[in-house]
Amino acid sequence: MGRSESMLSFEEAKARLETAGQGHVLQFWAELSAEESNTLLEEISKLQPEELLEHCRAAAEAASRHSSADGRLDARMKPVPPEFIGSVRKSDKEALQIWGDEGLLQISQDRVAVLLLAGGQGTRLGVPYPKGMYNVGLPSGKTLYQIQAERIQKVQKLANVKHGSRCTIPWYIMTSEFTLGPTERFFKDNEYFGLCPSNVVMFEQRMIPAVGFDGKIILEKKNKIAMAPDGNGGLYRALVDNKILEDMERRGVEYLHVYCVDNVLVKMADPVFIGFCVIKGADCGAKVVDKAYPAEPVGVVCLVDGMYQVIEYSEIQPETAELRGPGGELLLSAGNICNHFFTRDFLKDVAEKFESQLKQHVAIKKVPFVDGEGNLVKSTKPNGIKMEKFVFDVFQFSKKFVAFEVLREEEFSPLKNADGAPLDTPTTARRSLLAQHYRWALAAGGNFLDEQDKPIPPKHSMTQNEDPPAICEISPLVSYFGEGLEKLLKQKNLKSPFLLDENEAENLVKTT
Ligand SMILES: CC(=O)N[C@H]1[C@@H](OP(=O)(O)O)O[C@H](CO)[C@@H](O)[C@@H]1O
Repeated sequence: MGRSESMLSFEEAKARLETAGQGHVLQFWAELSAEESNTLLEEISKLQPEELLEHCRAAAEAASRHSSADGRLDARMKPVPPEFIGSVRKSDKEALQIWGDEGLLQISQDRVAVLLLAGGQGTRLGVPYPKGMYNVGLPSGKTLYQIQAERIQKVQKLANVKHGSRCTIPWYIMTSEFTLGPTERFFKDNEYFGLCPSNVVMFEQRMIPAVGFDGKIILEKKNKIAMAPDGNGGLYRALVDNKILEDMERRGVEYLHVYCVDNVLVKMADPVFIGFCVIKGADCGAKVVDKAYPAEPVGVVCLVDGMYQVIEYSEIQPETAELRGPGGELLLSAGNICNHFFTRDFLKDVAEKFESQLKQHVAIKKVPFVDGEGNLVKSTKPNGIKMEKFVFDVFQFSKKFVAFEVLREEEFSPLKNADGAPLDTPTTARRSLLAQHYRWALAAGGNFLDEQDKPIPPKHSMTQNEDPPAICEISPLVSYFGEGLEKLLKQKNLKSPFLLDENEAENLVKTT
């Protein structure tokens, strides 16, 4: 919470904490080594006094309000009328082509950047490292970060080939105290996956203290406050703290594709989405998919009192999520896939004028703490409040918002849970990507053979839980959305498992 240049003395820290009713943070001071006390002072120095007071007060109040029905928006939620949703499914080829062309044009002129929200801890997935470093078990062994980096390279290339440019899509990566160090190291160790390091800009979002139901900061060690990132809506403060908007301006970036790290099918800087938003004159946009089932853990894009808003899955009542229209269809079905479009001007407006109005969302969590004797206690029931801002809470400030419906099987398969869970696991992510590449290869005219060179009969439709009959992985460096495969695969026999990387593509060209 906040940045303070210099470290406080013990007396200053004590005074600051006491003013905010948080004197207990220093209760173990006498027992700390010099090093330990320094760490604690450093942490306290980062807390800004007025914000601290307000934060603890708001958290305690939020906790008392949390279980009551006040503040729920369910009764005021209305679906976005279908005519206000752009749609890949319902648009003809020509329209998609026009949008895609516009997107590539903007990319070729260096006006587009991507911004990744990667400050989360991946608690549900249960790994101790940033989610982007996860390898879902593809034949290539690529991690989410590598797949994303290669998609950036490919879409730059598509724009260059079309427009004779040498463009750059800068990659802004918002990390947190948990993820910055390992993410930086991972990129360095992997030579930025072929991207130029100066075009990968990492910055850190703020951390804020977790607070008990009594409004007191929780200590997770004798010398450590339990801190958590301020939610993906911490983006707007982090843009200012780290002068990122200035960096974008210097580079001439006008349009941002903002996304969260865990979707294995994410289309980086998707030209079709960018082009659609630009042509519609939007300052803010969101990709949506048709919700798969009422309790699916995705936010819902809807109207609340005539304003666009996302109601998060954790804040909607099950009865509301289950509402159906006359044909049996889900009424509130525009599922948020955390892929947003913003103009730089809009981000600047939000950062300068609206940030302080963003809603604080309350999460009641189990937070490990030290008791009065200094013993670590792993709470068995929720004991702490974490306050978070959400990236989509700025939609209401938009002058022209657009929603854009995309196909789930082409664009959305998030990695949320560890294997063993029924959905959104490494297995389902891997399956979605391999199924997509299998479909692309079939559409391009490829024939699959098994290990004994026997033809594998093609399967043109598969359910979500079904593995494709042949294994096919196509490097993003070869194809971004299935384009350019016909000249490589038409009437070719492809032995499963088939890995189409750049070398294999060259070989295939030679044998044509
Ligand atoms: C605050 C926020 O952005 N929440 C998003 C985000 O939620 P997670 O809690 O990270 O799974 O990703 C979901 C899509 O994977 C989206 O539906 C939801 O609205």
